[in-house]
This record gives sequence, C-alpha cells and structure tokens, in this order.
Amino acid sequence: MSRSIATYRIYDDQADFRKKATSIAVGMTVGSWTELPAAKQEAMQKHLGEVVDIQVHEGWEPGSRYADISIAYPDINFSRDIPALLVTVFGKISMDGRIKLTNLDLSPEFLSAFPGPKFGIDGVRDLLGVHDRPLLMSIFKSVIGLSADELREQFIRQALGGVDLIKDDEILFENELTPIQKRVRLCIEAAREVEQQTGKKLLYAANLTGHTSKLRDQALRAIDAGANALLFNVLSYGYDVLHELSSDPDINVPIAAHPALAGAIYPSPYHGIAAPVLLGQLMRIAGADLVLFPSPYGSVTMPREENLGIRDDLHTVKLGVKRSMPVPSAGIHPGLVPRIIRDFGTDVVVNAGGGIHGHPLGTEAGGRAFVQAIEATMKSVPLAHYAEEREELKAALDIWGGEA
Ligand SMILES: CCCC(=O)/C(O)=C/OP(=O)(O)O
Ligand SMILES: [Mg+2]
Repeated sequence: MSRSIATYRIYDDQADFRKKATSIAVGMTVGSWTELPAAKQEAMQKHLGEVVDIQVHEGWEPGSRYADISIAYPDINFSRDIPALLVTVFGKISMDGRIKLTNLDLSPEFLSAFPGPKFGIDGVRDLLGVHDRPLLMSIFKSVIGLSADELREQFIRQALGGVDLIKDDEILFENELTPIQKRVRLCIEAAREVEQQTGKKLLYAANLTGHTSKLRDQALRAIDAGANALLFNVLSYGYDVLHELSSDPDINVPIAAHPALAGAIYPSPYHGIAAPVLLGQLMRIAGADLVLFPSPYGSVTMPREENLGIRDDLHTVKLGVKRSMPVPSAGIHPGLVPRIIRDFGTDVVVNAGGGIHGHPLGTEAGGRAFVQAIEATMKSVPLAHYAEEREELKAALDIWGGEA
C-alpha cells in the first residue's frame, strides 16, 4: 500500500507522545478506530494512518520535552495535488497546540503526478549559455510609480552591469504606467540592445500578478510580448496555482518562486512548516525553476541549517524531477559572494537589489562589482586582492565589507 510520511515536532511537557501520535494518525485518517465494529475496521484498514516513529527528547528549558513523530498516510486517502496533501497531513492538527511539520517523505506514487520544473537549473543555464559559474540576478528597486521610460532606463543600467537575469520586485503589480505587456516589451527590447553591446543573453522575470482565474491569460500575454521568464508570489496564491502554471505547455518560460509570506509560516520552532519543506521540496515539485529565500547572512535572515536544508531539497534526486536553482536573497552584497559559493556551490543565483543599486558608483558599477566578486571567487583569489585593480569591487568592499 503506497503511503506518504509526515514528520512533526511536538512540544509538550506532559504529553503521552505515543497516545498523541496515535490520536493524530487515527484522527487525520479514519476519525475513530477502537469504537468501530470489527467488520468496519477491516473495511477501513486501508485508510488508517500509522505511527511509524517516535523520538522523545529533553527540551532546552528544564523539564521541557518534545518529540519527533512520523506518521504514514495512505495515498488512497487523498488526491494527487498539494492542497489535498497539506490538508491531510497538516490541516486540522496545525491548529492543535505546539506542533510543526518538519519533513515530508512523499511516495513515488504521489510524486508521479508532478512533472516539476520545466527548465530547472540546467535548462535556465542553457537559455543563458552560462554553465561554469553562479548566475547573477538584479532586482528592480523603487519600482512603484516608475514611468515606462524610467523603468527602461533602470533595466538598461542593470543590464550594462553584466547581470544574467533581472527580476521585477515582488511588489510590482499591474498598474497604469507599466502593465506587464508594456514593460515586458520595453525590457526585452532593451535587453536585445544591450546584448548587441555586451554579447550577453538576459532573462527578465516579470511579476505575474492579478486574479487567479486570469493568471494563465496574463502569462500568455506576457510571453506573447516577449517575456522569457516569470516571477510568481507562490504562497499568496498557493502551490497548486504554481503547479498549474508550470505544467502548462504554453507557459514555456522559467518561473522564479518568490517567498513572500513565508515568514508567517517557517520561523517558529513550535508552529508552521519547516523552511526546507515550504521553500524547498514543495516549491520544486510544484514546478519552480528558481526559488528565492532569505539567505543566512543578509538583511532578512534564516538560520544557515535551514538554508542548507532548502538547498538539499532543491537538488535531491529523491524527488525525481529537475533540480531547482537556489536563490539565497535579501541584503546580498559582493562581499558575501565567497560565502554564498562556499555554502551553495556554483549552482546558485547571486541575487541583489540594494547591493547593486546602492553601489556608490551607481547601478552599472554595482553589477560589475558582483561580476568581479564571482570571478575572484571562481579563481580562488581573495576579494580584497582582486579589488586592488578593480574600483567597482573595491568601492563595494569599502562600503559593505568583505568576506568573512
Ligand atoms: C527574499 C526576497 C528578497 C527580495 O525580494 C528583495 O527584493 C531583496 O532585495 P535586496 O535586499 O537585495 O535589496
Ligand atoms: Mg523584493
């Protein structure tokens, strides 16, 4: 019988964890068990959840306790979609005290319904023709209220800085000045102009927004206007919307998943869903080609072990789909590039907004500083040494600091 296993961390100083685990396994599947007549029990056996592991630990505070509990849920109980999975394994019990969903071990049967990322790491690299180093992405900043000309000008400045991708900020929604088709047309045209000068291909991830019922048409309009990538605020819509977009054959461009709202779900040790599940595994099987998340060392941080957990879930062969590109973000500046590459390897996107636009010599110099920092790190040259002959990197290190 095909089963998917959910692991929870439950904090309770008094609980009989075996009893608690059994009540979850029964309550989230067949509802009640011991009261059922034998004939009914036999009929319902195939639907019954099972406690497969309980590990009890002493907590940090004296006398406190917690347990890691794993429960197997028969795949027969729920349909092959993420909403059904999440309601089954963490619907009602997510509201029942101090309990956090920390891991999902999904069955091959369940995973068979998920094509995963259309492009993945290798496909994005193929689009750009860059295979031997981290990618560099910049983010429009102070973008609300910009006219089309101002947006185009900012795009060109970023492109001339040598970035591989440019993304909308996640707070750029449909608006009268730069509706998606208009801004895609002007940015892609600008990308082609700059490519004439630099020879560099560019992906522009336009933010796909608006009512759910209109997203597919919106995406097709953007692609018709020349869009070669999309940004999507997954958690405000739900994973299944991403799944529908990513598995649509007509939406043939990479999708970058933004983590907006994730901070309401992953940080607490006592509640919510662990970051590797929320921003690693589920984003990848829902089809995100690139996944943004708070880095361990920027302005909006996430503990390093959770970052590395996301990295591992975006790469693991266990999920049986293409790998998604990790994009550790927020407060990234050139001095952090060696740490990023040390933690994530070269299959990573170095992503910055303020770290590019806030450069003392301007946006173009900000991009060049990152390009230089990546070059130095790939050559195993200390940034400070590499900066001796490169004013853009030197200015960035002077203002934001160098590698730890
Ligand atoms: C984790 C998401 C980061 C993000 O959306 C963003 O705009 C970052 O900007 P900077 O912190 O690099 O300025
Ligand atoms: Mg942003």
